[in-house]
Amino acid sequence: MSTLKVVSSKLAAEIDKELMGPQIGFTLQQLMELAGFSVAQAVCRQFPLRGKTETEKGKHVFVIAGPGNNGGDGLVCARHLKLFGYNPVVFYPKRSERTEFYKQLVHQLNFFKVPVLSQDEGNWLEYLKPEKTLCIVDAIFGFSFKPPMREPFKGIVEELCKVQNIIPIVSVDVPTGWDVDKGPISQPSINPAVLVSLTVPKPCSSHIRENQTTHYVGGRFIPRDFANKFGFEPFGYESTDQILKL
Ligand SMILES: NC(=O)C1=CN([C@@H]2O[C@H](COP(=O)(O)OP(=O)(O)OC[C@H]3O[C@@H](n4cnc5c(N)ncnc54)[C@H](OP(=O)(O)O)[C@@H]3O)[C@@H](O)[C@H]2O)[C@H](O)CC1
Ligand SMILES: [K+]
Repeated sequence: MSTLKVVSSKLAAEIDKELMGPQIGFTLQQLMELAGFSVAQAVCRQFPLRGKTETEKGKHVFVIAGPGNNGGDGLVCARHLKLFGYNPVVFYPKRSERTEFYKQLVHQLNFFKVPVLSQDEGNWLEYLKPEKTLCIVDAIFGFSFKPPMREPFKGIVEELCKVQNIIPIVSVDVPTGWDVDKGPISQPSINPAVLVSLTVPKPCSSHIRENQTTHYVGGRFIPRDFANKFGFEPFGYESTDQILKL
């Protein structure tokens, strides 16, 4: 068990800015690849396929991707899950128009034969059935969510809230509907079974349910001296792990 470290949203934004600034020069795509990879590892750690029946192995990991970078993490996660032997299905109701890169992520999912559903494909609710779904990956909104939640996401999150006690939800970085600093301030908002904080947990993570939500940190891309410069010790990841259970 390690000591929980949390940084404010302001500091998290400064860390990102510097990582992607001219001195260090990471691209968003690189960080997103590592972020999505770590979320896929968390799914594997939490829901291992080893020893499971073929029926269990065939269940879907239902990844819901939002319109921003949190959604991008979800698209990357789905690709890695497919390689890890899972059966991901992506619901991508509002596709990012920010860059060509998002289209490429969808092309890659097509290449891996991962279904990507649109909002007009009314059958997405079919996937919210415990007998068909291993877990849901909530990659709708991350640290840039500002309430109130607009459609189509409000309706989607309301449906997720109906099933979250029977199908476990894995939230990426910030549970959808939560303010990055203040936590679950808006209705509807997700109550995850698993939270994967990226780089460093944000203040909202102190609102997760004790003994009910499993908390991982992922997005392993910070060397010690850089972490120290921002006032925290790096996390004690083991070996080649991309996640650490807190
Ligand atoms: N270093 C890292 O930790 C990395 C983290 N990454 C991930 O990126 C997200 C933050 O991504 P960002 O694109 O800044 O924001 P979000 O994905 O959280 O959300 C922005 C989109 O959401 C829309 N939005 C916001 N509020 C609402 C609302 N109330 N209703 C509907 N839609 C909303 C917003 O639309 P606007 O029209 O308002 O602009 C955006 O489309 C972080 O949490 C990590 O998951 C990266 O992968 C890099 C590494
Ligand atoms: K999320």
